[in-house]
Amino acid sequence: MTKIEIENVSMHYEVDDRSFFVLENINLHLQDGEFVSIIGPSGCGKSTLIDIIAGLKKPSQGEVRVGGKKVQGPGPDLGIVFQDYSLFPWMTSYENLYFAIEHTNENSSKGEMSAKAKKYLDIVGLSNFSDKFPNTLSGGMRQRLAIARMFATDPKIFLMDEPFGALDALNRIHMQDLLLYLWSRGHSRETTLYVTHDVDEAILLSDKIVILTPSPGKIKDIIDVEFERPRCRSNLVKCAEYIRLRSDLLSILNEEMLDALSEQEKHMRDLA
Ligand SMILES: Nc1ncnc2c1ncn2[C@@H]1O[C@H](COP(=O)(O)OP(=O)(O)OP(=O)(O)O)[C@@H](O)[C@H]1O
Repeated sequence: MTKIEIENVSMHYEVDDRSFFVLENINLHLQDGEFVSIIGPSGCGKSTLIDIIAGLKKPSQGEVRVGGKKVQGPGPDLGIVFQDYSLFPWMTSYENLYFAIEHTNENSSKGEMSAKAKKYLDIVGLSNFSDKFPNTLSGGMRQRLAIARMFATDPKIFLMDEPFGALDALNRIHMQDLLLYLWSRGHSRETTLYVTHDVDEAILLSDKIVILTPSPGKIKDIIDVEFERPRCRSNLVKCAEYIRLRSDLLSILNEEMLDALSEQEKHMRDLA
């Protein structure tokens, strides 16, 4: 079943009386349970696309449907994790989780919601930090809390915008493993759209990788990642197919980067 349908989506902004396109004619279908990463040069519209799917921005043209219904605004079916965690600073870890659960599990009792919040704190290793406020947690802990919140609210779709972009390499590996564990542990894997700059992360996590061109962002290529799950990072990186795929992706992205730089130079010359 198709879970997310992005149909002819374009987005432009008006800046200084001039209109510039950020996304142009994006067509993409995500099947139920598919994990799809979006990768592309900085400024190619990846976050804008996530915002449009989440109903936080309205596209200039086209539409997005989730589960067959046109997205008209933010809704409880979507779980979102951003790079900046988006936790409530005035709530403790436990309260951040409880609040999110309370607003998405209307039929649960207080006891059930509390048990769920504690269960997810435990899964992400934050039980001992349940009464701590986000500003007293490390970046990795805050991101674990944000991930726990997303899973605890049982959304039908996961949207993740560079969730581990600010983490150091070790924390990043730990978070990728935690994400894969949580994502694949349930009987149904949720449909996920994931923005990243990291080719290795995209290959490890995804069923498909969508490459966007520099501004305006258009789909340049969609690459299937057919490694069996569960994937073992250390075996994967030794495999010839992984090395070939990684090298292909890096050369496509390198081309994209050079195109983006020459566009920027042209723009600077036009302004001069
Ligand atoms: N509200 C806005 N008004 C005008 N321009 C905007 C607005 N929001 C975003 N942009 C522009 O749209 C373009 C795409 O931004 P977006 O954040 O979607 O890119 P991105 O691919 O996610 O970038 P990065 O990889 O650096 O996070 C950028 O040039 C940005 O400056």
